[in-house]
Amino acid sequence: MRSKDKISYFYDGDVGNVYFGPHHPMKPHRLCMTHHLILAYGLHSKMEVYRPHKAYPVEMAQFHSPDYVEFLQRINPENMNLFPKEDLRRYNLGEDSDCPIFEDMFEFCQIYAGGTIDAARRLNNKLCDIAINWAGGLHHAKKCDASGFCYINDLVLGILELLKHHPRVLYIDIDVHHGDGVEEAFYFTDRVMTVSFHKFGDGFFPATGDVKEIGEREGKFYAINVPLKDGIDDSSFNRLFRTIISKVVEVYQPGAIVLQCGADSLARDRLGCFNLSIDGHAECVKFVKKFNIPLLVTGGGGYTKENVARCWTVETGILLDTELPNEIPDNDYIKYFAPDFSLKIPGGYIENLNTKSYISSIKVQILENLRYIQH
Ligand SMILES: CN1CC(C(=O)N[C@@H](CCCCCC(O)(O)c2ccon2)c2nc(-c3ccccc3F)c[nH]2)C1
Ligand SMILES: [Zn+2]
Repeated sequence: MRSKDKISYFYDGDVGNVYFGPHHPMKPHRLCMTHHLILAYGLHSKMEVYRPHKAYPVEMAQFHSPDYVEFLQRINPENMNLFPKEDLRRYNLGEDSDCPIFEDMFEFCQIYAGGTIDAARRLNNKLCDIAINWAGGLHHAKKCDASGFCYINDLVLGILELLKHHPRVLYIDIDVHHGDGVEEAFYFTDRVMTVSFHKFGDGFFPATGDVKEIGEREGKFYAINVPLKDGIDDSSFNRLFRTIISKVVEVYQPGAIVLQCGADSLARDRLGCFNLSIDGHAECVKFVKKFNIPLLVTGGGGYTKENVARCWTVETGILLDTELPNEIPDNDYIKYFAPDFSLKIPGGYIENLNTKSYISSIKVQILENLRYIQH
């Protein structure tokens, strides 16, 4: 057994107090629950725990347009009515939208983006093998506008940081929604290979990510999309994941890997439509870790917050090669884990519309495309 991986973990206690609004499904409080569960299992004593720096506007502008960053910095619930409506529309922000303007919104962006940037820097300086930022993974944010609960794309910023030290970076996304912001940012380059597994069809947000979206110009064949139907289960997902990712790592030979672990692909997620168990979801993390390639792990979606906390705690344990007892230890949020107080979650009940022939045809198309690249 290889010596255990050295792990850096980034967390800022303020991130859990942020509130998107009364009817909004995104609840950063899930991050606070995750952190307390990690503490309850004593996992913090096995890794280096850091409070990340707050990303500076100039760091955000490495990807985002300066006018968009400045707008995010200036607007707040008190002054938003002083801004022209078309500015709010232009940046896809505001009332009753996916991307509301809430108290301390910019500080929230600074914290989660700072965590992913710091994680990338620690990996670049070889001060750890794996770096974790569960607050990060906001994969929909675009250069000039917010999208799908995402304002600043921390993943693009972290990948840009890693590209300073690695010729090739692999991005993998297991959120139930297509990782469109990261794919778009690197669609025309072969320096980043993006691989997203997500629900596609029925107009499911963001409605991009068909298997035929493969990148363009220098980036042709360096974007991979695995479009799935409702109800996929552990065995189908894990078989597809291992087949595709092992071939990608073999042919692309990345110097670093970024893994977005959106937990809305779990069974019974409020916005999701898959049937993955936590073990099935975590199996992806275990598989990627085994390549022993510098690894940056982030969160993402996840709307049944007690299951998000369970999932990311189990995955922290896996990254630490530490088995966790199924019985959840006492902690400040123990009541959220009633009545079973178990790390396991009930199975999904959505009919699996992914037939064997559908899965096989997606796999064949992707493996065909991979024959065009060799490093
Ligand atoms: C203009 N129309 C586009 C439409 C739309 O269906 N948006 C998605 C957005 C889903 C975002 C998912 C984010 C994510 O899980 O991928 C994530 C979050 C952080 O990192 N990744 C969505 N919004 C909601 C929603 C929004 C406000 C209130 C209730 C809702 F259900 C559910 N699903 C609205
Ligand atoms: Zn999602």
